[in-house]
Amino acid sequence: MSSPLVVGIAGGTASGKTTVARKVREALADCRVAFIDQDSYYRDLKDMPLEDRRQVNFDHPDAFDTDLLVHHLKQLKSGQAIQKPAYDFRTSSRQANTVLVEPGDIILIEGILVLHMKEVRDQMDVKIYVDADDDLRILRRLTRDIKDRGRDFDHVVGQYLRHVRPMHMGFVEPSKHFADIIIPHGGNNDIAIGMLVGALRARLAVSPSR
Ligand SMILES: Nc1ncnc2c1ncn2[C@@H]1O[C@H](COP(=O)(O)OP(=O)(O)O)[C@@H](O)[C@H]1O
Ligand SMILES: O=c1ccn([C@@H]2O[C@H](COP(=O)(O)O)[C@@H](O)[C@H]2O)c(=O)[nH]1
Repeated sequence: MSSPLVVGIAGGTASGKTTVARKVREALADCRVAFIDQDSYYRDLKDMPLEDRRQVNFDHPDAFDTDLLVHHLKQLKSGQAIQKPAYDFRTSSRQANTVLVEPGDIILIEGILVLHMKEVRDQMDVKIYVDADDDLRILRRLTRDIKDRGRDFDHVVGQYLRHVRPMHMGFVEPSKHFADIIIPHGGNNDIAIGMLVGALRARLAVSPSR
């Protein structure tokens, strides 16, 4: 039996990675797709006061428990289910519950730094980078973080200038060079997403035992 097809989806914050991953999953609803998001693997900061947590650089590779992420990826590749951590952006801490992820014929892994991290990248068969203009990304992030992630305007702007932008330029954007496919216009690009889905179906068809 061949191992699952591992598809990495990277890109800047609010570029549309989650949207692309969701559309790929919907288009492959007849296949077994396992999905993991790098955000779930942020280190648990529950022992740090909330005010201090707010100052952490969440855009640096060290913010993630990459050992656990790679361990889980390898488990899924070997056909084992995992218990994925669940992350609460409002409190920047892990939730008490975990989420069962069953193995699949395709493993989708999505996150800002999945192409930057060699140990994660080396597990991938197909590498995608989702691109979107910086002005659109910051506007989407501002809206999302205030509406969904419990932040206020000043916090989002301060974090963006202090951490998000420099880490994007230092780690995320350069990781585009590892991509097999760059999807412009983020999650809006149904033509590119359709082509990706077609290519994944073709890869599955040549290995029917997946
Ligand atoms: N094409 C778009 N137009 C407007 N808003 C969008 C678009 N794509 C995504 N969004 C919004 O932007 C935010 C980030 O999108 P998401 O797909 O979660 O990006 P990422 O996973 O890269 O952070 C979400 O609130 C989403 O609803
Ligand atoms: O506690 C946290 C953890 C992360 N962030 C920010 O999240 C983004 C990554 O998520 P996307 O969905 O890809 O935007 C990253 O830029 C971190 O700054 C946070 O604000 N708080």
